[in-house]
Amino acid sequence: MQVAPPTQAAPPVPVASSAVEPWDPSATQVMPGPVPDYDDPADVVTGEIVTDPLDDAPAAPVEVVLALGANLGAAQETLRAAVSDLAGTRGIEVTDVSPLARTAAVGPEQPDYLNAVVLARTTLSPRDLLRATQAVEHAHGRERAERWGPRTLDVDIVVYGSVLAVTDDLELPHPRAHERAFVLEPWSQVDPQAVLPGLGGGPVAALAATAPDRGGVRWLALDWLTAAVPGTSGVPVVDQPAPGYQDGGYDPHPAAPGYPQDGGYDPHPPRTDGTGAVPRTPRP
Ligand SMILES: Nc1ncnc2c1ncn2[C@@H]1O[C@H](COP(=O)(O)OP(=O)(O)OP(=O)(O)O)[C@@H](O)[C@H]1O
Ligand SMILES: Nc1nc2c(c(=O)[nH]1)N=C(CO)CN2
Repeated sequence: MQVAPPTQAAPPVPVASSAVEPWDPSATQVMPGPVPDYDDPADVVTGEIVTDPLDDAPAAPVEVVLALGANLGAAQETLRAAVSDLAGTRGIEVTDVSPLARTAAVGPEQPDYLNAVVLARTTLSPRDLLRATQAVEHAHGRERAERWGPRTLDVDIVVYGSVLAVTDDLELPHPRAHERAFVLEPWSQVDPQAVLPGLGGGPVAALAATAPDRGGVRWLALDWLTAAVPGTSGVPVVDQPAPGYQDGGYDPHPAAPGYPQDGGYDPHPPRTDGTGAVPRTPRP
């Protein structure tokens, strides 16, 4: 193979049109993107960087859904801080935050989780968004040990616009979101009309109602971003039955007394709009 001398400009590489036109993530796409089609392999310069569309910043802000979970340490405080960190990240605008859900752990035996869903708009590429969410995880001491094991903070990208992608490091929508009540239930509470794109997708509220772990959603707290965190170490995530938890059955509006009794907030307010949805959590 001939390698061009350093002074000679590299021959133009044919680029498929989607790599150069402004990317419109609202149009459903299947990744990875097109592979350059070299006419003459002898002209290929080694070391060329080939990107796929998951590295491309969108032409306009894209609506994304992020799922947060924590079950080690001061979980509620961590989730609050994570929402604030995401909102403070350049290229991410947090538009809404779901109620906080206490959920039985799916996977290996471990403490209950606190879960929440963040709706945002981003000008970051999907991979830059992944890097940003991982940076937030790291800032809160996230270590990767056991798969599906306990963690101080997990931030998953549930959807990025309507992009469908399967790559080594990023799958969109998140491949297990469609079967996780701990994602779907808080998401449907903050956006009752939401629809999950892709295979296995559909109306989020309907998916939440049939998800295998739906019985593990113990309660939802509304003003968790603004109310005082009970005690000094955040929400008691471990080893305590949550008030309002009724035999493992899912009831987002249990009649049980509010939690915490002394924290000054009521996680079980009356429904206000007749839809059965819990009113929205104030923005951070
Ligand atoms: N949509 C996505 N959101 C976040 N990470 C993703 C996504 N798709 C693929 N990944 C990859 O998954 C890897 C493992 O992620 P993580 O450690 O959060 O998994 P997990 O939380 O144990 O399991 P799960 O993916 O089932 O939630 C990440 O390093 C990332 O590259
Ligand atoms: N209830 C619940 N279970 C889980 C969660 C989570 O966030 N909530 N995250 C996991 C790994 O992503 C594994 N299991």
